Amino acid sequence: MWLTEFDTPVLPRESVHEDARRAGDPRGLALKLRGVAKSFGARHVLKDLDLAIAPGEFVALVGRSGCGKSTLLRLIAGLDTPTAGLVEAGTADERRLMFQDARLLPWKRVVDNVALGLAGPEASARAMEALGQVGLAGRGGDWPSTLSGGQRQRVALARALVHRPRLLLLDEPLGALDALTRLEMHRLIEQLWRRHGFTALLVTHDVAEAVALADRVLLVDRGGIALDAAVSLPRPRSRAAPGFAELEDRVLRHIVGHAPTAA
Ligand SMILES: Nc1ncnc2c1ncn2[C@@H]1O[C@H](COP(=O)(O)OP(=O)(O)OP(=O)(O)O)[C@@H](O)[C@H]1O
Repeated sequence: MWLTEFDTPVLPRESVHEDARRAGDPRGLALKLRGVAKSFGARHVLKDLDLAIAPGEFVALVGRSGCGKSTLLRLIAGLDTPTAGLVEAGTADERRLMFQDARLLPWKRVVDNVALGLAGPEASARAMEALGQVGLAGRGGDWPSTLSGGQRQRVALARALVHRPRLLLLDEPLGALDALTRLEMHRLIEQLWRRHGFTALLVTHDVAEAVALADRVLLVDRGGIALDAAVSLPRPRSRAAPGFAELEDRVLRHIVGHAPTAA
């Protein structure tokens, strides 16, 4: 059984994350975007976009290819600046990014990849702890080339977690993985989110993935947020659960119903 490793919840349902949210003192970062526009020359990708995300929320961005999801994520990550408007998303230290490609340094062992950017005598111990949290305890001494694609993405996740981010930005992190590995990663990301209480923003092409993981699914279209769908299904979510397919279908219909953004 490939899912058993992550089948047991790390925490009971009353997680630290939910306690923190209730207490109004979450570790997650609040995001606020007001009147945000982004153009590349004459190509107006985002137009007057407003968005508020509460601390500790898990939000997914979906939409047609080229609609501006990654552009929006990059603005929030501070990797690019808006043409107009305001982006409030904490400091660079509070944010971490994960991409489709794990971007590991092949000449460094796994533990040293995770410890990159950490200083002090505890760096290795913290990296090993983070590797344990992603199910890779014992692989720290290995070379990245000896890992599977899914394991590399786990290392990338550990490399983000080791900095104890308040905001985790995920740009199609599971896009290159097979279906079963994706399901394992969904479970893992959800458990880590519940345990650590960070705010999560996931860009994905996979509407089912968005519904499985997010509190809110946002559809980016025509330069703005065309749909903001709350997902209140109990966690961990099964695609067979009542309401799952209906919500997935609703979001898909919205995507199909909107014309492609002018490219
Ligand atoms: N640096 C850039 N220079 C010029 N155009 C850009 C740049 N970055 C993005 N674009 C354009 O902005 C639009 C939105 O791109 P973006 O990557 O945000 O879309 P996306 O929704 O993430 O797409 P996909 O789902 O295919 O990854 C596209 O038309 C793209 O060509």
